[in-house]
Amino acid sequence: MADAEVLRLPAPAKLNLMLRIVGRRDDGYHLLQTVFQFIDRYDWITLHRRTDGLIRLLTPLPGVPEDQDLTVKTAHLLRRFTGVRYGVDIEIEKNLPMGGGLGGGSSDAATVLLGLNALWKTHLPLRDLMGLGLQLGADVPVFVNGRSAWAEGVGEVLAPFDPPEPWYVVVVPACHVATAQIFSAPGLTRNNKPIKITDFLAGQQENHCLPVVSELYPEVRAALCSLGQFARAKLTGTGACVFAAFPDEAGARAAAVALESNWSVFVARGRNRSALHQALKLA
Ligand SMILES: C[C@](O)(CO)[C@H](O)COP(=O)(O)OP(=O)(O)OC[C@H]1O[C@@H](n2ccc(N)nc2=O)[C@H](O)[C@@H]1O
Ligand SMILES: Nc1ncnc2c1ncn2[C@@H]1O[C@H](COP(=O)(O)OP(=O)(O)OP(=O)(O)O)[C@@H](O)[C@H]1O
Repeated sequence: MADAEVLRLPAPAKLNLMLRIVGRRDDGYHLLQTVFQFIDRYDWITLHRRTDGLIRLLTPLPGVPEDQDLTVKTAHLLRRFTGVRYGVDIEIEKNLPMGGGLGGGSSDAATVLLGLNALWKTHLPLRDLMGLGLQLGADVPVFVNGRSAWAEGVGEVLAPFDPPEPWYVVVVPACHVATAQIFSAPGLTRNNKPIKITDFLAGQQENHCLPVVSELYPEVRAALCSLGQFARAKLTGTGACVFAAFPDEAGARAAAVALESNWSVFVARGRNRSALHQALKLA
């Protein structure tokens, strides 16, 4: 990998195992407490190094102009920050639903940051890459850091935390939730009491976005109800996806089979180390 010209790397999804809103900053961003865990479901990003400095996306996503795609923005940001003269052709194999609360766009951005840092031989430390990532989105630093985490601030103050790694059933409702719409909703509660990790482990695992998302998106409400027949069903991030944990693969697959006639659904394993870090031998 030392002088590779092409890299194909995974961009894993995340789940928010709980999400508390405990305040709001002057710039409007919300102060959160959340637990991030990765799952073994990925987008795949291929990076072809160019010597002429051009940055191109070979696989534009429906509805996302090329210059707005987070992978393209990331490559430009790293090029500006380092002054490197290389460019890149980017290919995205999209498996993660957009606007699903699985962090797909943020994870794609983190994969481009770490991948180009190797391919362009810029060798920035993870700390600098996390700082750059935060300029792209509140969820990017955890993907750059590559460890499951207890997170505070706007999601960027990360403390390592290894929850159990169960099997999950994830239901993907046929709607996209815009994160900004949920965070600007008048009905959102913004002054909830902060909790400790011990409270989380004792079962305090609510998502404070859930009441607003359920009200605005009946599909999400129905998905929670269907999945809730099998296990405690939760919302990830601001949705739209909902998930539930199962102690073993057989239980998860049985629930998924029962749900799949009515829902788009997949089974994935919780992972406390990012597959991206494993692929780059950082883990
Ligand atoms: C809800 C989470 O998915 C939990 O993991 C994330 O905090 C969202 O992270 P993200 O998608 O990377 O969010 P960003 O792209 O930074 O922000 C999208 C919009 O959501 C709102 N936003 C986001 C994060 C946050 N802590 N407070 C906010 O108010 C802001 O209005 C922002 O304009
Ligand atoms: N490479 C990308 N992949 C996905 N979405 C992108 C990308 N680049 C830009 N976007 C834009 O970002 C929006 C949010 O995408 P994403 O899939 O990350 O949502 P999400 O899973 O709800 O994220 P989060 O959990 O971080 O809120 C998309 O609707 C799209 O307009």
